[in-house]
Formats: sequence, C-alpha cells, structure tokens
Amino acid sequence: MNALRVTGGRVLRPDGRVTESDVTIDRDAGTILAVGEETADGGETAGSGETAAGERTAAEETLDADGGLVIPGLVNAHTHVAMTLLRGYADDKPLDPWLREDIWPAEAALTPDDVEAGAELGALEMIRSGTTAFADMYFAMDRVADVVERAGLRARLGHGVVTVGKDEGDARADVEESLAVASELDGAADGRIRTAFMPHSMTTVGEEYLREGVAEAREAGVPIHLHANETTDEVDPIVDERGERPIAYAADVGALGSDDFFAHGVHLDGSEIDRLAGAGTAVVHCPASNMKLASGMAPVQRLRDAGVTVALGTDGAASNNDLDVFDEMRDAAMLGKLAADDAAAVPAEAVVEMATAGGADALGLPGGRIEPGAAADLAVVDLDAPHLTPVHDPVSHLAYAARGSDVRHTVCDGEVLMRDREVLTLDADAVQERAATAASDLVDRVGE
Ligand SMILES: N[C@@H](CCSC[C@H]1O[C@@H](n2cnc3c(=O)[nH]cnc32)[C@H](O)[C@@H]1O)C(=O)O
Ligand SMILES: [Zn+2]
Repeated sequence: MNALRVTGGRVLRPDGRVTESDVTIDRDAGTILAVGEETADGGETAGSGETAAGERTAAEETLDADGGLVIPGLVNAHTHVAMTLLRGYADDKPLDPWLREDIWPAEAALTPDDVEAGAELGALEMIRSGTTAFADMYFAMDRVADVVERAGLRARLGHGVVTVGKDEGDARADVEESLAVASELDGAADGRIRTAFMPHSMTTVGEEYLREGVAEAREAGVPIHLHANETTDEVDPIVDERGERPIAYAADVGALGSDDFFAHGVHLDGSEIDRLAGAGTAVVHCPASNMKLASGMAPVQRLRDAGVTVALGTDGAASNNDLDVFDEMRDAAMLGKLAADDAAAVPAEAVVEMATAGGADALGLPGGRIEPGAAADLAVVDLDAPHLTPVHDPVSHLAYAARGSDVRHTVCDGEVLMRDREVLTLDADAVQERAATAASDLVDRVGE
C-alpha cells in the first residue's frame, strides 16, 4: 500500500483529547487508515507497521511531527480568495461605501488572469497556514478551480451573483452563470471541488432572481451560500420593505436548507437563531471582517447553544487582511466573549471545533477530524517556539497563541502540500511575483 506516516507527534482527536500517536494515511484512498492503535474497523494494529488486517503498511513516506501537534486541516468557510490582490488597497471604511466606492470598481477591472493570480497567492497563503479546505464566492471560477486542482486543496466554489443596478438580461445572465458554474465544476479535481449556488446577499440580488435561482439550485442538488445579516444596513431594508427579518425571507425564498451555509450572521434576533437551528443551516462567522468593517458582533455563543453549526471564515483579504484561520480562531474567541459579556463564552475548544469539524460540516466537505476512515486532511503545528512555551494545554495554544507561520507540514487528501515549511505544489516565489505584478497593473488600470 502507498502509505504516508505522520510520526512522533501529539494528535488532536475529535473529542478534544490529545494523544501521542502516529497517523497512518492511505495515500491512494486519501483517507486516514489508523491513529495510533485505532483503525477504521475498530481493530487494533499489531504494532507500528501493520493494519488490523495484518497487511504490511510499508510506509513509503514519513512526515516528522516530533515536537508538533497534528491537527485537522483548517477550514476557511467563507472567503473571496482572489481578493488577495486587493489586500491593503482600501481600508478603514464601512461595508457599503467600501464595496461601492473602492472594491467593486477595482473588481470591474479584474481579468480572469488576475483572478487566477490572486487565487494562487491565496492558495499559497492557506497551505502555509495549515488550511486545507475553503469556500469561495467570486467570479472567473473556472480559473479558481484550476488553482485548487494544482495546489491540491479542497474547496466549495461558486460564482457570486449581484443583480442590483443591472438590467434584466445582465441580471438573469449572472444567475445562469452561477448555476452553470455549480453544475460544471462539481466533482472537479478528483472530487476535491464541490460547488454551490451563491447569490451575494438578499439585498444585492432581487427577489425574483433569488427565487428562480434557488429553485433551480435545489433541482440541481447544490447548496446555497450567501452573505446574510452582515450589517444593519442590510437587515433594515428587508424589514422595512417586507415586514419580516432576513432569515424569514431566506426561508420564504427556499434558501434555508440543511446543506446551506450563510456568511456572517451578525445581526440575528432570537427568532432567526431558532429558525437557523431548526433548518440546520450553518453560519460562517467572520470575526476579523466584522470588526474591521465595524459590522457588529455575531451572537456566536447563542448560536452554538441553539445547536447551529458555526464555522469560521476570513472573508476576503481586503477586509481581514490575511487568510490565516489561526487569527480567526483567536478573534472569534475574543469577540465572542465581548458579545456575550462573559469571559467563559466561546472557549478555546469551541473555536478549534469551529475551525475544523464545524467548517467541514458547514461546507459538506470531508475532513475536519483526525480519525480512522476520515479524509487525510491535516496540518502539523510546531510547538517548539517561544510564544508556545510552556505547553499546559495544546488546545489553548491553537486558539490563543499559535499563528499560521507555526505550521510545519500540510496534507490534503493524503498528499503532502507542504513539507518542512516548503510548499511542494506551488512555486512560492513565482506565485508572489505574479500576484504582485497583477495587483500593481490592476491599480494602474483602475486609476486611469
Ligand atoms: N458577480 C458579482 C460578483 C460577486 S462575488 C462576491 C462579492 O463579495 C464582495 N465582498 C467581499 N467581502 C464582502 C463582505 O464582507 N460583505 C459583502 N460582500 C463582500 C466581493 O468584493 C465580491 O464582489 C459581480 O459582478 O459583481
Ligand atoms: Zn464575504
């Protein structure tokens, strides 16, 4: 068998325990075969080199996890990955003027080549910081899919639809594009790519387009992803015009399904939290973006108490300004405490769960748990650093002290994407140079 063995580390298990175990991966299947003595069929391995069936797992490749913590690959459950090109381009404004005055004009000048260059930069940054799966809402998604395939990542991709300010033909074409992308790209990259229908939000897509698109997405069997209840500017017009809250409106247009996942969920009332919980719709919390755009504080502890699946997202790099999910864990814990006015709210285990299993569940992708039979998506975090010494509690360090740059190895679908901090699937220097050039050319074009 074509095995990969991650040796000598401590392993974060799905129940939050940390054990000293080797992890054996079946590279052909892309799954975890054994964690220490434990195998998928519940059997015991007879020592280090055999499976329950007694088959030799002559490990063909090893990854040294000595002094490290083996964690599930992190999940960035909401981003616009090519926006790395706009990192630091426009800061310090609220959502609406930021989008209308700065971001949308710049995006209007983006070419498919630019999107590819930005997505490559984002993929490089994510692999470097231990992220193995992400959800992306953008355009030129065929180019993003090419990058996902090359980089070796896993993703749920969709074309973002905006219909406000467009005539009927253009609006309809945008909806059709999103549906076409969802059906054409689903299952690409050996199944690592899945898709969704992605209306941008309930205020930037008109009701008839929302209804039609959602109905067609249901027929095609793809989930819905949109920005919901991000700012009061987005909630108030819906309440004023319709006399109902946005989540009730989402249910009304058929967009509140158990496979669907909504970004932000900042301004939610109790009835909306109950509706999300009842429907099984997940919320992707984006704390850095919510703080930077001063959008507000999401009720994360209340969502979790109600039983809503909560994941974490960086949002685009222009409102973060990086794609490091470790930052998101820390921000989520800190902001969640402030929002609840309770230092016990949103504890370390909660944010680690949100960044791993919660993310995989929200996106309906494999991964998020290190256990036999699960997808072999993992990262090894180096704990041998001043800011991670001493190690009273590794889970505390993941939430509060570790950074993306502490990641030593990254593995997705059984393939090593980064070994000893060297990314193997992308040429880091070339990717950075291409993205920097694309970004400065873009700014020149927008300025003309
Ligand atoms: N087809 C659409 C593109 C929508 S992609 C998704 C959009 O979300 C935007 N975006 C980024 N961050 C946020 C956010 O925090 N809230 C809402 N939109 C955002 C991003 O700039 C991008 O334009 C069009 O033709 O304009
Ligand atoms: Zn967003």
